[in-house]
Amino acid sequence: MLKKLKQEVLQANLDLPKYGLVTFTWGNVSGIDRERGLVVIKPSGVPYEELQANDLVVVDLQGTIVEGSYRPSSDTPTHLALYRAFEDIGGIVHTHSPWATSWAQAGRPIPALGTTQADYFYGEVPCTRHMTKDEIEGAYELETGNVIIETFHNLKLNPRQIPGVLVNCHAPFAWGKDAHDAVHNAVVLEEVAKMAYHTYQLNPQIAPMDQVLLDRHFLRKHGANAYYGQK
Ligand SMILES: O=C(CO)[C@@H](O)[C@@H](O)COP(=O)(O)O
Repeated sequence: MLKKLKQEVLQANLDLPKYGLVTFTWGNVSGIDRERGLVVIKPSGVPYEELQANDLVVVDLQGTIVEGSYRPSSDTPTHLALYRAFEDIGGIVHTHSPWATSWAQAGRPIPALGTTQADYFYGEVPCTRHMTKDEIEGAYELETGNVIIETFHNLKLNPRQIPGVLVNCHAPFAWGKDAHDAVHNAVVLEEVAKMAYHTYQLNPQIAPMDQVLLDRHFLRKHGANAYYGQK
């Protein structure tokens, strides 16, 4: 079942070590078949070097295992909460990539400082609030998803325009139209986190980029009048 999606999700997971986004098993990728309401996700704790398509776990949007002999990623409830709330996304990535994780641990959103970020994120990369003791002691991974959703709701952010987030004291999540696109955005997030850190080192007083430049760069790649790349 879901042979093509499993192949895509396998490749996306294998791309994490290839792009230097994961150490050991500190990350996972999933993809969704919206028509069937089924999600394919990495099994928990299985090393990337050993990972095969048949090891991937298929769950429904409530988390019931539909196929697979392994336990799904421990972050599955976070992925499912995001798929339920953000209806346009088709793939999700979680990593502990060091630059983005540094901003998450510092509890700092990444302001849009230049066009690298503006090409993919229509503004700053948000950081969630601290989770409460009850949230951490309760359904922690589900609450992690809920705090991401709350952040997007409170800041009135569109997940299609801001394809990632920093979870406070934890690490980044990124998403996209499919698993491959989500990995692409996770790579961009790691790069802009690194660039922003160095930019502040060089000029601690730097202000976010001008809105007109942010508009120009985001909209030339996304939306109705996009013209970047080939048709
Ligand atoms: O965030 C964490 C640990 O802090 C987990 O995402 C990471 O170790 C990956 O867990 P899984 O192997 O997907 O269960």
